[in-house]
Amino acid sequence: MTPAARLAASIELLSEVMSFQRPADAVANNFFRDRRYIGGGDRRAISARIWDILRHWKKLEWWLAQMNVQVPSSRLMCAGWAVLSGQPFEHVQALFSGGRYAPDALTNKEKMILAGLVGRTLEVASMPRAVRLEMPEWLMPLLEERFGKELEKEAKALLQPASLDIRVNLLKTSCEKALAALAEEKIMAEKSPLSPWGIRIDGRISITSSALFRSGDIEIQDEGSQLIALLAEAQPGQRVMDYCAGAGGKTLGMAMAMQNQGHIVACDVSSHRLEAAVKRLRRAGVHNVERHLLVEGDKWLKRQKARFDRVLVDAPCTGTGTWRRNPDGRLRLTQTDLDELKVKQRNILQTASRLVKPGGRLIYATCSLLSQENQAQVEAFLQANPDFQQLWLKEIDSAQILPEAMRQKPFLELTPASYGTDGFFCSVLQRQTMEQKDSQQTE
Ligand SMILES: C[S@@+](CC[C@H](N)C(=O)[O-])C[C@H]1O[C@@H](n2cnc3c(N)ncnc32)[C@H](O)[C@@H]1O
Repeated sequence: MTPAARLAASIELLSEVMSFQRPADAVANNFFRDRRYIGGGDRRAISARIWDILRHWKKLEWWLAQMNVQVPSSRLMCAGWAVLSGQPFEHVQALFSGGRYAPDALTNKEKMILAGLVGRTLEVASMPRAVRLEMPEWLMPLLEERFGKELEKEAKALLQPASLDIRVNLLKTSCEKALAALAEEKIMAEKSPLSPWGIRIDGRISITSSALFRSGDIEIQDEGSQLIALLAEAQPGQRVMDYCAGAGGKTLGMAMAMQNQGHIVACDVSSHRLEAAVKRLRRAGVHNVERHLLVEGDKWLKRQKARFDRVLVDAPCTGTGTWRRNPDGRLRLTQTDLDELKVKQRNILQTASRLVKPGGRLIYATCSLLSQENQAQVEAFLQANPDFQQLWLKEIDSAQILPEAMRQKPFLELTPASYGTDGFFCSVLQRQTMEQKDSQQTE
């Protein structure tokens, strides 16, 4: 594609994304599926542009509002981003040539607006803090409470593109062999800093077309997500429930830790997500997983009381920790969403806790940065359920490979600024054994 054709496609894609009804990655997947003629390189370039615009959305809107544009078009967002990123105005104007496959020529009004942006930078000190940090205004007090003086650093880290992390499938290979195989495919990679199963890849490449991915030797998974599967400490022969399994990211990690021995039930309320797990499980050579679609008043679930050694609740959440990958998440999230999610998380945690055997563990995880979805949920749960207690990371064998500072905490808390991962929270809660319960009752 010519640069002008890429720009035209970007404008078209952005106009679909900016209704913010659906996640941008889902919109982009559909867009490219309907336009198979757009090749891999063009697709990556168009997506990179759109993601960068989404990362700077509030600042762009702010600048256009200074030019009296209250409802910017996707054309102005794309062109404004280019000018504010330092591309020469004449160059941008030339791309709007009106030629075949190119965007229509800029109108006089558009030219005037864009000329007003020449020589400006995307960020200026006079912008409101929420705009500068690209955060929803209503979320600022919660983030200030959570991060205090670290907020600027955290917010900036959340604006950087995420690394490409993969988990090596130890059912099929080892990290050393996977690194060597990637090198043979001319893919630069290194062991990831925290996860014993992780590899971090240099640059943006399409790893899904590599031989190693297709053979199931590796799986795409953020390092933080790998650590949650690690902390679940699922062991060979155990009965494990992945209560919010989705497309099976953490199920796969736990199946590997269990060496394919024992039994995992992967549950979810979404049939299409559970369905998406099938291909991944098969590719990974995992065969100890049963899938179960949860339904209203689920009778099967009622029969599973106290039957599991491990119950992982990877709860639906605001996803604030993944905004490096999903920058549009910040533009779609509302206070009502957060309020509804908190209720949902509380209910899921309570229901899932009934499945844990005495002496078994309930693992609560989110990819949220907000205390309201994390510690606060755990604290409320522990208050209402005194037969569970929180294990500190230093009490969990699998956590002993983590840095000392991390292990001295009652839970795992990862942020992009602190560890270069997505934002994650994980707390491990152990249910009393029968003996502990009896001795407590006789005291
Ligand atoms: C954070 S995602 C899970 C991601 C998945 N564990 C992984 O590692 O790929 C949360 C999941 O919770 C599911 N969910 C939402 N409400 C639920 C409920 N009431 N019970 C069980 N799962 C639910 C969603 O469909 C979604 O797949």
